[in-house]
Amino acid sequence: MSRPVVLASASPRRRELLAALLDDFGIDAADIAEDLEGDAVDCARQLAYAKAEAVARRYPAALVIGCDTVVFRGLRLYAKPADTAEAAAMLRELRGRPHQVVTAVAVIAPEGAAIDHEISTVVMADLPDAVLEAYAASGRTLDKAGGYAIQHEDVRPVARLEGCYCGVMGLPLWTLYRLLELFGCAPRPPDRAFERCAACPARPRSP
Ligand SMILES: Cc1cn([C@H]2C[C@H](O)[C@@H](COP(=O)(O)OP(=O)(O)OP(=O)(O)O)O2)c(=O)[nH]c1=O
Repeated sequence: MSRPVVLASASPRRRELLAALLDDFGIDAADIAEDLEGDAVDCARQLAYAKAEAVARRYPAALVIGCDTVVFRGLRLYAKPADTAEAAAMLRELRGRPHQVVTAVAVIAPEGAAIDHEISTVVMADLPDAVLEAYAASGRTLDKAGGYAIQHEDVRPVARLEGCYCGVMGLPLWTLYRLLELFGCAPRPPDRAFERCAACPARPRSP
């Protein structure tokens, strides 16, 4: 069954990733203030839901998807850096260290809502000072939680990943695949588009 789907996001990464599951969906960004305080997973889940809810008011007949990604290390939470100086400070704190990335996904439908999340462990590469400073100063990471992007292949800020690559990138596809199935959608399995999804620990085990 095909149902109207709207992605409540301004993120080009999320748009690109969702296209692995669905051919047809609308996009309408939610304008939600992102103040991070308290537990990282709670923050990500609340923000994902708030984004979906804000947009669902405009599309009462659709399935609306909201997402939020938070990088964290213990009690320290990292959202998107406010400027390049903060991006450099985040990179210096995370450099060479293991930390977690949580992405929550909420789906709101006319008949109800569901939310789930995926947590991955990342070890950031031990970037040399000059590389770190140039990476931050480039401004490429201002729209990335934690001030880096796993997909920046030229810099390779991630030395090791345990978890879900696309979850770190902003949309855990197997997690969303299961949520969409719950609501009667028939998404494509993500490993048809992305080879990485075949080896993802979030992939459902075959019976
Ligand atoms: C850690 C990491 C984050 N990111 C991105 C994913 C998200 O777009 C962003 C985290 O910010 P979010 O606030 O989750 O999302 P957003 O503001 O980009 O988009 P929207 O709220 O409109 O959906 O960081 C990467 O692209 N790669 C990474 O390795």
